Amino acid sequence: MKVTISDLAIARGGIPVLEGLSFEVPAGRALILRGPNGLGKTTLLRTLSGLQPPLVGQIDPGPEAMAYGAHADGLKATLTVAENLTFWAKVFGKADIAPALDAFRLRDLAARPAATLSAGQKRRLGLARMVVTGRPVWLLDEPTVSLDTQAVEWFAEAVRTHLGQGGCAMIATHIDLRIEADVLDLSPFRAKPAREADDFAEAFL
Ligand SMILES: Nc1ncnc2c1ncn2[C@@H]1O[C@H](COP(=O)(O)OP(=O)(O)OP(=O)(O)O)[C@@H](O)[C@H]1O
Repeated sequence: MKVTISDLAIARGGIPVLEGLSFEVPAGRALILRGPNGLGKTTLLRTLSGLQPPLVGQIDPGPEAMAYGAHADGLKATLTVAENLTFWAKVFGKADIAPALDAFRLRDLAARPAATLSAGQKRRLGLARMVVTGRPVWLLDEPTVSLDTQAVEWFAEAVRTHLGQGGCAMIATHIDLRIEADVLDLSPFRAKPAREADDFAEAFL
């Protein structure tokens, strides 16, 4: 599935952060989102996932095609690893959690309550959630936080599998994931400060 973003402008906390964004992510491709802290990468992913509306612009397809892996893992602490995945599989209408368990090597941990997992194990479970959604567009925000080198490779392999099935992915990350991907530096799209704000600041110069 192809994603097309046209003339998008987005804000966080009522303040514009990015504007004039247009790009495409074809089926089977990953796009790495780059830019300094605070630029608006998370805000962009939140907007694409439907958690907040854009200021202007078009996003095609809509949120129903998106699976969002945010900073928080979104786990149910008292449910086991398998129960967490089954819960999300039911939410998204999928039945089989086996591919997700295998992709992130979670079989040995399947009966453990999520609350008892280490940070990296929790992150692996959070990412395994993407697999059970069955959704074609993965939106991933700093997905490798807490992952060791081996787990980063398992994650990269899961992304490659997803792309090979015709999905696509947008990934905000500061590290090299060793996934064949296009790279979009969002810095040129930083929203210009409102004129009134400039005038206000200049009054103190
Ligand atoms: N909950 C919030 N309320 C208001 N403003 C926020 C909130 N979260 C973030 N911001 C601001 O919105 C802007 C964009 O933040 P965002 O998290 O999208 O950046 P980012 O590029 O993902 O940064 P990082 O690389 O640090 O994760 C920043 O100026 C940030 O301070």
